[in-house]
Amino acid sequence: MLEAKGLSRSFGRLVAVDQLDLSVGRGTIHGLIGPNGSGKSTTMNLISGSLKPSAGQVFLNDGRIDGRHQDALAQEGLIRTFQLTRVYAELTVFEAVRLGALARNRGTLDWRAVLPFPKRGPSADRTMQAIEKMGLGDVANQMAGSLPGGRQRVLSIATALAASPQCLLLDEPLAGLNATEKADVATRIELLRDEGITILLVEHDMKSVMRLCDRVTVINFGQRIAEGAPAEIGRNEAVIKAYLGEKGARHAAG
Ligand SMILES: Nc1ncnc2c1ncn2[C@@H]1O[C@H](COP(=O)(O)OP(=O)(O)OP(=O)(O)O)[C@@H](O)[C@H]1O
Repeated sequence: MLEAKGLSRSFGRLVAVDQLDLSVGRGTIHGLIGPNGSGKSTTMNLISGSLKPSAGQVFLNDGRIDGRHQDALAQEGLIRTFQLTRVYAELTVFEAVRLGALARNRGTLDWRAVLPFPKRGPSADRTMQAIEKMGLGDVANQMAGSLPGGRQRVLSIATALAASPQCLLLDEPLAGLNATEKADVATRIELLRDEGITILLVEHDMKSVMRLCDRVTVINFGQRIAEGAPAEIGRNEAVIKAYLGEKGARHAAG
């Protein structure tokens, strides 16, 4: 479904992503994890079209997509969660989610390009469906900026959902949330998977990664060091070393 082959990106002499192979199966939640600075965000930027690779290829449904603009990728159904923070204050939940639906129709993810809102149309139906699915029906007419942190995160997922993604890239969806909010957002993400949406997830919260992901790829210094089911990854020696350092790994091993 989503595949990277030999994906590389350098910044000057620093190789941030180094010959990375990644294969995300259709309708699965795939975790991309690694220590700080290991190249996760750069990988997401390369896949979502906001950065061009130095080498390698990215495929969506067997078609090559590397180097293509993120608006073009959105049209093909590859969506990265929207960063709407700045506009939230002036929009209701319904309007914020509608941005996703309109963005897909108009072939751009730039919210400025979809304003002012048309009164009716198919995007309004898709908006309501996404709102209901993400459990935001009771706050549809509230100002988006007034929602607590966890629901704002769900709102950004609802906005992406309204754009009818085949494949969704989620960048630390649980960061900064309390335990109850994390559980709520995680449940919503599982719901998307149950709808058949393919999800690539970068997340630091290991407990949630282990609970949510069908498969996990671990990177360190831009290179893949392990890939497998969460349980296998949890006991992989190279992974433990990467996270704890050599000394910590020996200590953990007893
Ligand atoms: N635009 C850039 N210019 C120069 N160096 C960069 C740039 N973006 C990332 N890097 C470097 O590339 C490496 C990988 O960074 P990246 O942000 O992809 O890691 P990460 O795994 O997402 O880190 P974190 O978990 O801390 O968010 C780091 O050494 C970082 O300093």
